[in-house]
Amino acid sequence: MFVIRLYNTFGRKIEDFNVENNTVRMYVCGPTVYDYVHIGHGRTFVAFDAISRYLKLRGFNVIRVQNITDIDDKIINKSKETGKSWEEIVDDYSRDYIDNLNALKVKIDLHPRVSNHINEIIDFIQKLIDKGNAYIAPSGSVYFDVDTYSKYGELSNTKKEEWNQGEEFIKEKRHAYDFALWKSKKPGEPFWKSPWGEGRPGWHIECSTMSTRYLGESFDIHGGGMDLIFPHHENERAQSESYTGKLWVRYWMHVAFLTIKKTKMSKSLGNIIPLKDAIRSYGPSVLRYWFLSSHYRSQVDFNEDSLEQSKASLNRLKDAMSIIRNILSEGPKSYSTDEDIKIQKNIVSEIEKFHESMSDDFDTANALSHIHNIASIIFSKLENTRDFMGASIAFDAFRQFNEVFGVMDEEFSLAYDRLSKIIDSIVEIRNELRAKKMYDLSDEIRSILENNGIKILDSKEKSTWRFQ
Ligand SMILES: Nc1ncnc2c1ncn2[C@@H]1O[C@H](COP(=O)(O)OP(=O)(O)OP(=O)(O)O)[C@@H](O)[C@H]1O
Ligand SMILES: [Zn+2]
Repeated sequence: MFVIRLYNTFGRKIEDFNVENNTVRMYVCGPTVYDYVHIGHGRTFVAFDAISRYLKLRGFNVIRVQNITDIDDKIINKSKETGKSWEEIVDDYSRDYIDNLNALKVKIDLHPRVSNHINEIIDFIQKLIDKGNAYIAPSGSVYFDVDTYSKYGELSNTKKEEWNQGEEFIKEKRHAYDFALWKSKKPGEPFWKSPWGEGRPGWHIECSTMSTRYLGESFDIHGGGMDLIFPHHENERAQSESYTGKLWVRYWMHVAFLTIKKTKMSKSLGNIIPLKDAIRSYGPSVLRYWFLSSHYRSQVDFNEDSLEQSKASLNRLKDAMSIIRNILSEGPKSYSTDEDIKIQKNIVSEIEKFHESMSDDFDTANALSHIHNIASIIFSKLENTRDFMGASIAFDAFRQFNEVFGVMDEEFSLAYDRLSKIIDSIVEIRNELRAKKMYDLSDEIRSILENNGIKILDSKEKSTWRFQ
């Protein structure tokens, strides 16, 4: 099987992927919960989902942690604007986030929240102070002294002149590029007690503390959108490596933006399409398909036509699956022709290319094109030759594809066989009604099935069906 290679933002080059003990520890920065999660978030979360599903398909254990930022200036501002408490805001939007992850079938093993880890964050900051990497300012805020970490700027490939953190309290910092670990309390803001007075954690420290707590002092993949490379991930790295003195993250992976009218989709810019609305309009499978139809490192602009196209392409794969099912229901034959053997080899070669693409920096776009090549073989050849062995190979190819893409789960569910037998019988009865020209009744059966997500595919001889 192909060696998995991926683009490491650190060093900006493609590298072989290696982990210890076959277990991949992955941390992805989750949302700040002060508004609805949008399809830009969806893209990043589904991209890492496909990566972890592929790693599982290749036999790795994958542990995924994705945090919820539930303390932040933006949450406090939203609370001031709306008159709601910050807890209420955080509750509402965390629920929206989790519901949408579930709807999109993105599996996360732990969703740590900042507000549950204040003690751990305080201990982390104290250790940085003790080691001389952080200092307490007169206000009671604590800052990271960037000059104490000589590797600063390596991850983002930036120079000192570019390090302005745009932080408040500029006067009390040793350098403009130092960043806050702990922010002293301001009137009307949520706060916690600490050795340096009342206050709250800065943004970057939460990810260093929670990822290290749950994944260890060194872990494998750290990811997020490209906006996070600087300053967020640069700062996280400085904190964590100063804390442990060890290499913190082996592979840094960043997803390109989902844009709308060529501008990054972002809560703070107010140009979002909430995930819940997109899921309602297109369904989770079409959305996932659309996200994964481009490589995670290329920017994608939102466009309704391309979503419609994804829907049609996904239906093409479902049509192909329905033909496979039909051929399989006819049972094995006792002889394969030379043509059958040639087709079988072509399908095997396409599924190999699927793996080759996925192993090449998780190129889902290319991988998808090979699944469509299998669909073309099914339409142009297998549908006529009706070779059982070819259909079995194609079935397994689609199963592997679905394990990574998660867009045809109905077709592979445990209940499928039982359900499909029932639908087969209904469609058979409808075929008999059509043969007897009882069209009113057959149309009614069609509409009942279609209202329940089952599409009838009529042909001259015999109708078949597939899930919509
Ligand atoms: N348009 C986008 N495309 C791809 N990934 C995104 C996009 N917006 C956010 N992300 C990613 O989603 C995760 C959560 O992001 P965050 O809550 O900071 O979102 P945001 O909408 O950019 O918010 P804000 O405008 O408040 O910064 C991060 O990993 C971030 O990089
Ligand atoms: Zn983070």
